[in-house]
Order: sequence, then C-alpha cells, then structure tokens
Amino acid sequence: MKVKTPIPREKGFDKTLSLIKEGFHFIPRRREKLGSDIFETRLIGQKTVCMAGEEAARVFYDNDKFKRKGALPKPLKKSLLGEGGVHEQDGEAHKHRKRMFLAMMTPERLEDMKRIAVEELDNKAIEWGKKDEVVLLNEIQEVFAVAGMRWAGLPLKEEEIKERTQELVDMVDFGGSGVGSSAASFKKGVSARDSHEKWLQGIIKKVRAGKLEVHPNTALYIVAHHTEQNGKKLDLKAASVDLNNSYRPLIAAAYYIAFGVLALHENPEVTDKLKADKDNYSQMFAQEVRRYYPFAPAMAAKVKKNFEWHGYKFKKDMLVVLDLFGTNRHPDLWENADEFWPERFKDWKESPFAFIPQGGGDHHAGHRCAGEWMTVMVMRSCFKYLTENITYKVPEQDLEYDMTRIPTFPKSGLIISNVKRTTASPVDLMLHEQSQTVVKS
Ligand code: HEM
Repeated sequence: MKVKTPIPREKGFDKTLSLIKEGFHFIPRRREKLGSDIFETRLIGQKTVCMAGEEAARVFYDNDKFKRKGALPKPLKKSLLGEGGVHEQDGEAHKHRKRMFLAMMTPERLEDMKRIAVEELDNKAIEWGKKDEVVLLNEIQEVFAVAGMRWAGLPLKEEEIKERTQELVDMVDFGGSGVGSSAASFKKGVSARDSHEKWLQGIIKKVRAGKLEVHPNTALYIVAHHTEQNGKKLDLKAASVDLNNSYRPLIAAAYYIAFGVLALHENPEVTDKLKADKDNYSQMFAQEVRRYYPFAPAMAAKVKKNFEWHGYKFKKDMLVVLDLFGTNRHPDLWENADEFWPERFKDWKESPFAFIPQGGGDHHAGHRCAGEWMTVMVMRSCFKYLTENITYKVPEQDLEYDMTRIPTFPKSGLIISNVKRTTASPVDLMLHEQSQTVVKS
C-alpha cells in the first residue's frame, strides 16, 4: 500500500459531480495522480477520506473504529438498500441482526438455492431454444429473481412474476450511476421498493397471524418471527427491508453471469477448462469474474471515535470511503491485476481484506456480505450449466461496458443466439458437483 505523508488533499471544491461522472474511475484515478492510496477530498459537502488496499480494508472493517449510521447516501437507502435494515446497524444490534441472515445460509439451504436456480435456468433455456436470440442479462435477472423469491419461501403467483422481477431489477439498477442516476429513474427505484415492501409486509402479517404456513428454514419464516434484542418482533417496515435483503441482491449476480459469459467469449480456451473443472476450475473462474469485473465500486462508513493512522487524524463522524473495485485490482495484491486470469486463485493466500467485491472482514462480526457463499455457488453452477448443458453463439454486438455507470454491464446486455440444450436435464451437473459452502474471502 502506497501512503504519502502528510496525506494528500485534492485541490478544489466539492467533487460529488466528478464522482458521478467518473464512476469506478473516481478513486483509482486520484490515487494514481496523488501518488497515495489514501487521500482527502470533499464529497456531498463534507470532508471525505478515500482509501484502497489490504491495510486500508483492515482498518475500515474494524468495528471499533468505524460505524455505518449516517454513512449511506440517501438515494442508496431509498432504492437499493432500504431503510432500517441490517446495512445501517452497528455494534451488538448489527451482530444480532446479522445472525438472522446467517441462520438462513446453512449448507442445506445453499444447496436448495443452487438447485432452484439451476431448475429455473433450465426452464429458461427451453424457451431460449425457441427464439432466435435472447438478452442474457435480462433473462438471468428473471431466473435469479424467481429463484430468490422461491428460495425465500414467498408465495409467488405465476401472473406476478414479471412485475415482482421488474421491481427487484429497478431497485438494483436505477438507470445509470447508483450515485448520480436521473431523477426519473431514481423515482422508479423508490416506487419499486415501496410496492415490493408493501407486498412483503402483507405476507409477513399473514405468517405472523398463522394464516400462511411456511417452512421454518425459509427466510420468510426466519424474518417474520425474528425478535430484536428487546424481545420484540422486528417492526413491519424493517422486516420487509431485511426479507428483501435476503434475496434481492441475487439480482447483482446476474451482472456477473453476463460478464462471465463475456469472459468465456473473449477467452475461448476457458470453456474446456470449465467443462473439465480440474482443480475446481469453476470456483477459480467465478472468483476471477468477481475480482476482475466491476459491480460495487466502494463502500462508505463514518469514523466512530477519533484515532490516528499513518499520521492522519481520523475525527469522529468523518466520512471514509473504501475503494472495493480498486482493491481487487491493486497491483501490490494481484500480479498483472488488470488481466483476467482465473488460475491466480489456485495458490491464492486467502485474505479477507485483499479480495473484497462483496465487502471485507468477517461475515459474522462485520458488514461483509451475507450472501457471498450463495453468490459464488450459484455463479459456479450457472457457468457450468452454460458450458455443459447448452450450446449458443455470441453474435456481433456492442460488448463494451461503461465504467461511469453503476451498475455496469456489456452494453448489449450480452445477446446469445442459436441456443440448443445438449442434455435433457441438468441433474448430472447438480449431483456431481460438491459445493463449497464456505468461501473464506
Ligand atoms: C453479485 C452479488 C453481490 C454483491 C456484489 C454484493 C455486494 C455486497 C456489498 C458490497 C455489501 C456491503 C459490505 C459492507 O457493508 O461493507 C453487501 C452486504 C450485504 N449483502 Fe451482498 N452482494 C451480493 C449478493 C448478495 C446476496 C445473494 C445476498 C443475499 C442472499 C446478499 C446479502 C447481503 C446482506 C444482507 C448484506 C448486509 C451485511 C451487513 O451489513 O452485515 N448479498 N453485499
């Protein structure tokens, strides 16, 4: 990690507009220009420290030094994350709420998720075979939306699928940069959340009243009956936000699937390696997709109490932003960091602070993503399905992706054509693959 002391300060006024314009490039460019992995700037009208690298992530995920209350920008809360959920809890309240999520992620339930996702994918592939071409990102978003809602135990009617899927997509992708999307698309994200939460609240009420029976191992049951530290059930709003948090983020993994198919297209030798799956190649491939391709650019927190680090005084309530994407591409941590090379994960010395596409640190004690194991398992199975169970072509299209858009994806949405199912059922795929249910980082 390169640290210049005193910590450099970016000249000029508030840089929020530059952040919106530059997206994933905002922090990495300034680290380069200022020659330091920590620098000071101004964002949303306040002094802000931006930082990147393993050492920075270790400090950022120290619960004694940082808190989440007041750190998340309002647009993100209103659309993507919701208000009153696990993301903005701190201390014991956070640990207690996080346990609720981790109780859903048992090995059996993760296997369930994988099975359901492959089933939905196979159903879709039957439809794809009847069409000239399909936009893979949209198709996988629907696969994951339906799989997530089924897995969570929600009573989803056939005629509701399109509407509920669109709500989930609008919450995650509100039409451009997550920070700087247009007012109209942001409004779409907010109204999608309102409608979805209202639907969930109705369902939770029925479960609590004993009018809807649901298996006790499902997210729906666990959230509906979860009690807070004060012994009271979660209030209905928070319950709907966190129930949504148990499956909505799977939509994010659809972007990784589109990027993975792009990687397969650009590196044709990878397809055979994926099929052979020697040394758990599919695991290495999924990890490299998460490392190399952009999804979450950064994470924000506020200083909990004054401390000094590298001679810099971090003052209580100061805004600090960790460069997630830049850490995954940091040259100190990754050889040829800007190359797509799954084999790098073969002898990788696992570190919970060097590889942080879904946050860093400890899943139980900190804010690291509760769905990381699920993400990797589902990604592996999808990539294996797409290479072993179907054949397809990638026609001429615009495969560029815009690094100022958050989330970003190949501009065409990744069109595939001439889809043919090569096996009648994906059952072999599911049986022969032993899942890794614990991904250390
Ligand atoms: C591509 C897939 C995903 C990405 C890129 C992603 C990314 C992230 C990131 C960056 C965080 C914040 C870490 C922090 O606060 O420092 C997070 C937290 C979280 N994620 Fe994910 N996530 C993904 C999939 C999932 C899935 C599938 C689930 C659930 C099934 C999930 C549930 C959560 C929850 C509940 C939190 C809050 C954890 C906490 O605050 O303690 N995520 N995720």
